[in-house]
Amino acid sequence: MPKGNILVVDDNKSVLSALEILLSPEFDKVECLSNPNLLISELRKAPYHLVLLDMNFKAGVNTGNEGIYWLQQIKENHPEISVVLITAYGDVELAVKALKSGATDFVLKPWENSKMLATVKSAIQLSMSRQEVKNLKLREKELKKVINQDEKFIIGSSPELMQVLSIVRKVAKTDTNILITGENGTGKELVAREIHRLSNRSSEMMVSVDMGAVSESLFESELFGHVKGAFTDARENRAGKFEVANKGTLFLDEIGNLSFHLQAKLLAALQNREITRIGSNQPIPVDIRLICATNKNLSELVEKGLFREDLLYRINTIQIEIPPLRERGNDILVLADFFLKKYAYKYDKPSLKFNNQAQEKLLKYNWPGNIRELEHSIEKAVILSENNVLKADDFFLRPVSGNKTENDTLKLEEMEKRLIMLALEKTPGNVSAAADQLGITRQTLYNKMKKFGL
Ligand SMILES: Nc1ncnc2c1ncn2[C@@H]1O[C@H](COP(=O)(O)OP(=O)(O)OP(=O)(O)O)[C@@H](O)[C@H]1O
Repeated sequence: MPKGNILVVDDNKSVLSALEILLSPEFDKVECLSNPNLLISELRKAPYHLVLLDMNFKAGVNTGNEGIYWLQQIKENHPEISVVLITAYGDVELAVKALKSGATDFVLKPWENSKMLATVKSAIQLSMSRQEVKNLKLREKELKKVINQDEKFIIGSSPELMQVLSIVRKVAKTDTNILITGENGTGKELVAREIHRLSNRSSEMMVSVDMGAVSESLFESELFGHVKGAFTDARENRAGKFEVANKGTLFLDEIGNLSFHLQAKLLAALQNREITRIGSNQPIPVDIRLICATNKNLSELVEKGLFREDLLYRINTIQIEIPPLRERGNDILVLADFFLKKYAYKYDKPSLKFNNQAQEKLLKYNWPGNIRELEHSIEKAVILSENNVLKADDFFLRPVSGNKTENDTLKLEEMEKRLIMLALEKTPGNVSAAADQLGITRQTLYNKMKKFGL
């Protein structure tokens, strides 16, 4: 445990040596200065915890002003260092003035050794705590930077995406509640992060809560926190996400999954701008910007009595609908190129390229899982690729159910092609046997092989 570093500043040499003798055995470092003009440069040289400072330096002057001047200099340059003032004049007014200017304590000459030691120890303790708080704040700031780091870019230039981004830019600086809707994997969270990044709250945290992943019983404590003993597992006080997001942005994903009972709690928190930890009756004010996201139609849930209408009105001051990937035209290829570069680099296959058929296949598919599915498909294809070209066959896209569309036809053809390839593999060189297996004539099989370029 460090015991602390002390700088003693007094123009009286006998005071300096008396303090050096008293303090040196008790602390890590005791440095003495008789000239206060060297004080600030000395503080830059080593990490001090305490300055023991004389109030009057010039002979015959005892207004204490020089001591106050140096005290202010220390506090301005090193606010975490404690300053204890020493004076022979027991002037209460001067003591009050010094304390108001930031002195930690005041000692009268001649001092009692035990009292001096006790004062010095507690002043050093205070300085160490201040230093710890300062370090923690710095760490917190760094952590916030890392957490908010925008390493994910919004890729695309389609008019549909541009429209979304134009709304994002308009609303980001305001504090309005925003509801982001859209299918899974369309980039709702990415857009929420962009709003936070462009907002006046960007130096604070964006805290995300996935309502789909939090169980009903844990949800309340997750969002509002609890005090020790509030329930069996509450072994210590814990802040909820609302408190952690204070001054920043709270992102509630899958808001449509919130139970009716908890919707009321959320509404109350939003209306009152305060929360109460479970087990406490002390309301805590919170200042958050709320962004919610859902892939459900909340108006339909309201009609079915599953979502509170008043909560919907509170969270959807601005609604941003993110278009599905299949409606973003060429963005599919722009994103595909982006993910290809990313994974080609990751898996050390730098010269991988799509051929035209592969691009066509990606363009025609209807991407029910949107950008997330596109990214995964490309990662898989990159991993499995055996040469420098990614072909249509390298993408195993899942069949889509529902009404038959152009894309579904493509899927059916894809499946047909795969079945044919499988049959041909099982009966090498024997087209008749493959046709038998498939339940079609030899000629039909030839026609299909031609069509699929097999
Ligand atoms: N325009 C884009 N450019 C680059 N990456 C994107 C884009 N849109 C989405 N992504 C990426 O796709 C993935 C899914 O995005 P995100 O999680 O934001 O979607 P979501 O709509 O919130 O999904 P869910 O509804 O499943 O929660 C993420 O890895 C995200 O970085």
